[in-house]
Amino acid sequence: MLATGAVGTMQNRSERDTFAEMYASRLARLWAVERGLVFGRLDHVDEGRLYIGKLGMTDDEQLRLLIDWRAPVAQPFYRATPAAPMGVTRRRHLQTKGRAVIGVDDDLLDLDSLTDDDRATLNGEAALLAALDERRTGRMRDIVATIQGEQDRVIRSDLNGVLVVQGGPGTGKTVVALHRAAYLLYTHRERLERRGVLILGPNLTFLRYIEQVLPSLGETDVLLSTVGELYPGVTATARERPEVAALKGDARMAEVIAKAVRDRQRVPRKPVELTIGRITLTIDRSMLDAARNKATRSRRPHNQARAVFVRSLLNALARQQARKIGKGLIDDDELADLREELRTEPVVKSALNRLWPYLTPQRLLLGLYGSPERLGYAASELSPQERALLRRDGGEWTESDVPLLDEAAELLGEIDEQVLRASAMQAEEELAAARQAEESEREAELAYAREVLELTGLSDVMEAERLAERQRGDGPYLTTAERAAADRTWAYGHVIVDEAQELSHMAWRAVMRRCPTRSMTIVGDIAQTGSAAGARSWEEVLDPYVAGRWRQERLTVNYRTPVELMAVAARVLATIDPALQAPTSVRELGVEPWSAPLPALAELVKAEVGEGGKVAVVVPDALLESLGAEVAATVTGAVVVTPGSGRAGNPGAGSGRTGNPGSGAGRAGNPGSGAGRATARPGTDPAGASATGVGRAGAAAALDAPVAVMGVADAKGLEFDSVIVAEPDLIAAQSPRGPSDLYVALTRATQRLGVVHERPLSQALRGLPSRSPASANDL
Ligand SMILES: Nc1ncnc2c1ncn2[C@@H]1O[C@H](COP(=O)(O)OP(=O)(O)OP(=O)(O)O)[C@@H](O)[C@H]1O
Repeated sequence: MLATGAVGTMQNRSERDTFAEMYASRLARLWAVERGLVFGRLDHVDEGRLYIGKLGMTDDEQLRLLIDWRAPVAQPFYRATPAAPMGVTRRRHLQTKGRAVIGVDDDLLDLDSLTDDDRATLNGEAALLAALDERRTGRMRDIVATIQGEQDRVIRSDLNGVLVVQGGPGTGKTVVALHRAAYLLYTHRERLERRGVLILGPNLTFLRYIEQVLPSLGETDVLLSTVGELYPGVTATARERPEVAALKGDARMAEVIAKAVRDRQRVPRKPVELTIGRITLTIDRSMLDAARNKATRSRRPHNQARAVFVRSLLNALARQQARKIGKGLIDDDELADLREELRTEPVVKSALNRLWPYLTPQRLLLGLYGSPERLGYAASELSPQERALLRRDGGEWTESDVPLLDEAAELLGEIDEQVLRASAMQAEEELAAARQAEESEREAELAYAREVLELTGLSDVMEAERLAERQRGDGPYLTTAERAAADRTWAYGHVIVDEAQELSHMAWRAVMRRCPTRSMTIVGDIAQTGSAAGARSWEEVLDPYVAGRWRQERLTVNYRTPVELMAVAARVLATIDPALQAPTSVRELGVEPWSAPLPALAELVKAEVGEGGKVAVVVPDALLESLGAEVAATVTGAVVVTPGSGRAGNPGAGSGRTGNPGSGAGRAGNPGSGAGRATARPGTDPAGASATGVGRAGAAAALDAPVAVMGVADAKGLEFDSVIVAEPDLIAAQSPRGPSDLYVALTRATQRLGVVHERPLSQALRGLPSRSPASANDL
């Protein structure tokens, strides 16, 4: 199709594009499910055999070969138990490598037909345990073959309403949330394909870690983002102190922003005099009050209400002018003429701009941070110390600025570029005319596209709107996710928030705005809250929006951390709150966590790399640079993750750029096919990344490296074969939620855990067997 090139009539070309798009996305789906395509078999009492796989497939005669794991008939594969066999006699797990079956593992569910021999050899968990023991690759994998009953309930839970999934570390919250996205897209394709699904994660490294799960499930139209990327056109790159971030996330900031907008609509104390030619007009308080009240009563956002304000004020000025030139009463036409003349007068224009300026969210916020007077008015409810925390002159945006920009954008409304550019007199008219022209052009294109689709018989595989959009030729073909990413006001069909405990009040407001239907999955663990602005309970988070109308599921089994490691983490959890329950680990490996002196760190890391698998060194923020440099200088390939942005650099090699900027271009998926489409924000494209390596390419370096050194915030949600935690007590002391941070750090390993320290260890960690680099290989 592509080799044909852009030849022929418009119709030929659009047919070619449509077919090419259809084949490319089919091919991408097939590539993505190649690994582990078939993984299960169900033997039914009366329906015979069904094979379960990542996709549904039929042969040329339309005979069913493979059932999609999300189809209702596949449900017994995850839910059937000997007590409730759901008509199934046997469930078989198939393990494959490439296209060869390398293992078979049976559950016999019809207990009555079991012989004693069968009972002795029954091992239904073998497939799960084999999956859990696999070495980590630095990327999350799908778990369709081994989804457990409690997880299946979450995955298939109803689309509507807010579902909270609370579970300890390693209980599969993230992986389950991603499978839920795939399930929902499969089951409610119509609704979700149009509106899209948004998945929010805690940082770019995490997004990079999970982005392959959905394409490997055959789903390609989901937007992955962090809160810091939610506002199109703004990249949050700067860091700020935790107390500043906490304040910016505080619910009181909503009123601060609202007052900051009102501040820009304030009536000056003294009348404003305007000299035009030989006459002087006066804008007095009553005229201003009347114009402002009219604008406020219009209930439009600031930038749109400006038109009401301006018109009212110009009318009053026109009447005053008529009086001054001795015209007395004037009719409507004369009034309109005078008004439009006044509108173009430079003194009038500049007065209007001072009295009710057009404002962008960026200008409003920087104006607020930059002026003690403005802060004094807008943040009068905050203490002087708090106001001082907000003071700043210019500078880069931080992650906690993003929800504030979003809040401001909501109150200000959009300013059309054209309005700003066009002359004040013609702006509105020009805009209206342009809109009309655009609309009729669009309609013509749409009609043409419908015709083409009908002629080619493709109307069921491609929407006319999409085709019309492509034909307009004003940019590349955009998927739902890509269009949503560029549009701040996009309303998603479903929103999934992972590590949701970290979101501030203001971030929740921005998220809720993007999901007016409140069809959401909120995934997290209150015990892991690290951010000072984060959640203390799900009630506190959700009651302002959906009081009494949200449901909760709990995940209780830890599939990541072995029993021996979890015992240590559980002691730390008890220091946070003795009432909190650690999840139960399913694996026991017989490898005890160890402790060692801090100066041995680099040698121990080397020893761990020798053991194989991915190694992470989790360090207190204050020691990131020094310990990172130390490890990078000793261990080849070690990468240090710079907080906040998912940036990764290699100080040892003197280069900040370690990713592969050419890969993926913001689209995740099978690199072989190049057509996967779990979309990343345009701003974070590796291709668009700056020379410092910001973005997912940088984040990828941390995941692909044999060793990554990072703070807790960047380790959130990730896992590694081996983890070394440096100065655990400093991590616990680094913020008010420090003990939760330590709990997170201790629960990242799937196999081995060690702590290195110079400071004395707290009670919870005391007594770990000590290890020296020399004895590394003996352990
Ligand atoms: N049913 C399953 N089959 C195979 N692997 C599973 C299953 N459930 C979870 N896992 C694995 O357990 C690990 C932990 O899962 P995940 O990261 O989703 O946990 P989490 O609850 O989000 O953890 P945290 O809160 O610590 O971020 C992952 O490697 C995941 O693939």
